[in-house]
Amino acid sequence: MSSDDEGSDEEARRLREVAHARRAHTLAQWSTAAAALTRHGWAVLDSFLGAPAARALRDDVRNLRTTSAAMFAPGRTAAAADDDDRAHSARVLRGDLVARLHADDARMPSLRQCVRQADRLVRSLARGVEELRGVEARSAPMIACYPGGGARYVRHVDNPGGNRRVLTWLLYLNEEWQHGDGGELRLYDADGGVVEVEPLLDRAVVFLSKKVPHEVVATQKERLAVSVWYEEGPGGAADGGGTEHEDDITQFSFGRNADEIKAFLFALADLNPAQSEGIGADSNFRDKDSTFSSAMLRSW
Ligand SMILES: O=C(O)CCC(=O)C(=O)O
Ligand SMILES: [Fe+2]
Repeated sequence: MSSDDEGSDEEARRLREVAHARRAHTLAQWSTAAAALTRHGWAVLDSFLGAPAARALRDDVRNLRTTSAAMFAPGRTAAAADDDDRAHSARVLRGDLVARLHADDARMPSLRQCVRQADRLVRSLARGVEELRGVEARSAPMIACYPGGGARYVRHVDNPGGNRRVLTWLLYLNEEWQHGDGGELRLYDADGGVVEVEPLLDRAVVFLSKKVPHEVVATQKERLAVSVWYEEGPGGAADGGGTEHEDDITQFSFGRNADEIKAFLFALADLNPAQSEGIGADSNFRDKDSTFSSAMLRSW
């Protein structure tokens, strides 16, 4: 064996250890999140993508804001608005600018990997959380920018009964957030508890869309987030559970050599997602402009 081979074996061994640690951390975090979701209706997951991937996403969002400003429109509330007065009062209720786009949109190369990791999380949660058994679809990702200056979103429920949302997933992209900047997500749980979550870079939040009232506290600084809603089909929860399926994060082998293990790590979005192009493409599932089947949710 040449010393090059030995070096590469050594690197493979080191990377395998990193992959083990990363996977163990992720699995533990997801299992804690499933317990929190069952108990409180919400869960917070820090370091969701890994800081480099979260920063890449943040940079893509900033870029989109500059190059495609016209894609961003005021977020709508049920009270939204055709005339100016009503549009004004709608903006007081909800002050963000939002863009919806396909997860594969070439203008946001980092979005695909991020949404795929959210899909993996939700698939894992769906095995432990009763309310998620009927999840069949995911909305197109939404980029929300609260421009600062006191922009907020008043207390509301994402699915008060008129839509199919089951789980709200959010990822925050604000690196230099400080106490006093505002913009916290305030969650009201079933036992009367109130929790405030700061919108910090790479922090994900999930909550049950039908059950958890929440609001965005007035923000003094620009506040960026990506959100996705996981939705049930017409059959609702009756449709979903019970099928045995593999989970790529528990079943996936790390790989036989350094390159394959690196690919595994990229697939966990722990490194620059631009480098992970093509990894695990079979694990993707479509946005829902989108109808897709629950089989897709279970089969990656
Ligand atoms: O950005 C957040 O923290 C929550 C936004 C929200 O509640 C919504 O878009 O429905
Ligand atoms: Fe909401």
